[in-house]
Amino acid sequence: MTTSNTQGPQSSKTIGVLALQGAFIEHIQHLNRCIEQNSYNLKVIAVRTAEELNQCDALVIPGGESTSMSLIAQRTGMYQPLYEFVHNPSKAIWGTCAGLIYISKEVSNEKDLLKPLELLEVKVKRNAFGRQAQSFIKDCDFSSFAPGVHDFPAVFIRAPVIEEILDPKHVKPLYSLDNGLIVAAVQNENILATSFHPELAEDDIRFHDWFIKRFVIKQ
Ligand SMILES: NC(=O)CC[C@H](N)C(=O)O
Repeated sequence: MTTSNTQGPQSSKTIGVLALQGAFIEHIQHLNRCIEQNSYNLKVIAVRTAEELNQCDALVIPGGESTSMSLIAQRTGMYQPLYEFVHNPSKAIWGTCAGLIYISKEVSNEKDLLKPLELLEVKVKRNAFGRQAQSFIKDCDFSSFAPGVHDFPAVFIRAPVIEEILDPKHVKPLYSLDNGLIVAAVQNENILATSFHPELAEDDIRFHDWFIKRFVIKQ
């Protein structure tokens, strides 16, 4: 998998993208474009093993199918290394769609065979908008929390929503749709969760660049 490592002022950090299942390639491509365009001193690697995970300062868990992701993690012996990694407060964690489900504490439906990482103090509902045919793209203004990220094409594919915030002291909603459904949240200063797929926004890397600045290099 391609990686980038360009020189820059801050110490070199590594962003891992969990590559067990789902849209991990698109995340790697978006992150590498951010690095190249901004000369960040960062590297991006695909993560399939504990050794690769141990190289990372941050981990993006992509969209896909959370049950499949969970089963593959268990069958490859990655559940425990992932559990310990994401629960380390020095690491930056971002779960998108299935990744949001996978890091959540509670799942309210379709939870057979799913063993989440129990990090994000929320209850999520899977497939909250219905089936594939109900998937949609919505132009969203995220500039209230991500400076400059307005008119962003947010892609929702069989997306989950956050039904309940279990620990309001540490989990803050970042964005709700017009119907009040929470589709983005942050926990403490190091955990981001989005129901939508910024990695599928063609040619728009602003959300990934905000993730890098806010959670990885902490500019
Ligand atoms: N685009 C996605 O990641 C879909 C998530 C999937 N519906 C799940 O429940 O895991």
